Amino acid sequence: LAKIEEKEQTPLQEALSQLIRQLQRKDPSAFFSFPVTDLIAPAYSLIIKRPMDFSTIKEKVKKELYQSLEELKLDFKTMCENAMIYNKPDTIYYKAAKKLLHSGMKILSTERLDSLKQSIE
Ligand SMILES: COc1ccc(OC)c(-c2cc(C(C)=O)n3cccnc23)c1
Repeated sequence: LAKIEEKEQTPLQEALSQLIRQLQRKDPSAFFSFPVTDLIAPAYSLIIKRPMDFSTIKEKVKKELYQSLEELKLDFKTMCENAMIYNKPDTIYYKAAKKLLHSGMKILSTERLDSLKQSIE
């Protein structure tokens, strides 16, 4: 079998991957690891217009679809906000999303991203 060539990650992809690893550690239940399906969440695809999850985010990094660290922050916020739209406040998913969003905003703080940006340039 021809060896499958692994592509080197760009500095931006490296920084993005490191941030995603830090963010995923804040989702120990893995509720945000994969896309939410209509099977586990009735009518999800009718209610949530911009679904997002960590596997989709990692796929976007691999396809070099992020041109900045801020774009990751936007997708992360969408992912958490989707869960706070679809799920009622008294659910484990809503509470997990609120907690994840809070910890994620520290990991993706402007100061943190600015200093990371310095190291990429
Ligand atoms: C109970 O185990 C799992 C496993 C994977 C999940 O999403 C990938 C979810 C899940 C994740 C969510 C979210 C994030 O809204 N969700 C909403 C309703 C019902 N289930 C979920 C739950």
